[in-house]
Amino acid sequence: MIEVKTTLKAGSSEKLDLMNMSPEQKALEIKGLDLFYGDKQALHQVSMSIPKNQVTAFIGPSGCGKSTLLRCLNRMNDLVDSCRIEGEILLHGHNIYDRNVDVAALRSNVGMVFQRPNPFPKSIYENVVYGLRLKGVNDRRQLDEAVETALRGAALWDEVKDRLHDNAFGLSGGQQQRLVIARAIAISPEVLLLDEPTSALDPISTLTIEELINDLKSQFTVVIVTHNMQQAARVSDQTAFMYMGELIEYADTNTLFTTPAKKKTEDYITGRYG
Ligand SMILES: Nc1ncnc2c1ncn2[C@@H]1O[C@H](COP(=O)(O)OP(=O)(O)OP(=O)(O)O)[C@@H](O)[C@H]1O
Repeated sequence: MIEVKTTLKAGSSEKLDLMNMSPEQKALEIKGLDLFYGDKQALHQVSMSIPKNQVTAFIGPSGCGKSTLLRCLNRMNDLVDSCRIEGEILLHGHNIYDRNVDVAALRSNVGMVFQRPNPFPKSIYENVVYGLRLKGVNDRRQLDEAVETALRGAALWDEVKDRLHDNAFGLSGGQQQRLVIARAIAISPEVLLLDEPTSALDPISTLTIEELINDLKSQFTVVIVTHNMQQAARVSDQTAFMYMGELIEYADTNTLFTTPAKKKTEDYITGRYG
């Protein structure tokens, strides 16, 4: 078993009964999700609820479907021609795959941060206000306030407040990733999806982002895909272990890493495969 002392946070929230959450406790509910890339089925009957204002991690060996499942949560897989989805994902009780859903609005409410930092070739300031400008916000004072709030929220303000109009490419990789998080939170999403957000970063930047993730959950629901079990143990409240497109086990993180219910989970966390 891996060392999970770091997850036993002082004052951590009470254990949720993940199978019996009230509608108010759920940020998203995945029901009977099957996903196919062409003829190949990549997700099999995945059902789980993602609690609000908590950090949920998806772990599992390469190719098990973690990123695919994450991308379903804001319909990123719509961009893959061969992709077909059956089942439902409910947000506020409505299926995000319904035909009348405004996908752009969904993606601003369920924001996403990728593995490699992807700031736009613009100033730090313009990166943060990008989504607000798209929504038609142009009032200077409102934008200035949003920039400060988002950069503070992403633990970047102190490092960049004197160079807001410099190009974002002048920031380090770790700073760029926090800038991308600031860009995502500037438009006040409910959910933040993080797809291996630290895999391109050095250990110090990784630690900064992990601390940030812990802070973000007071305002946002966070779902993170990570290859790194220690990271899942450090940052998440609950963990979903996936294997070959199936959700094998979903439990609070301490339980999953210390007393897993399934043999496959135990084999994975003890390093027998993956
Ligand atoms: N765009 C795509 N077209 C076809 N098949 C895909 C596509 N994206 C993923 N797959 C396949 O779906 C399965 C799940 O991939 P996915 O990237 O979700 O796994 P993962 O667990 O996130 O893996 P990794 O940890 O290596 O990123 C794999 O077999 C993969 O080859």
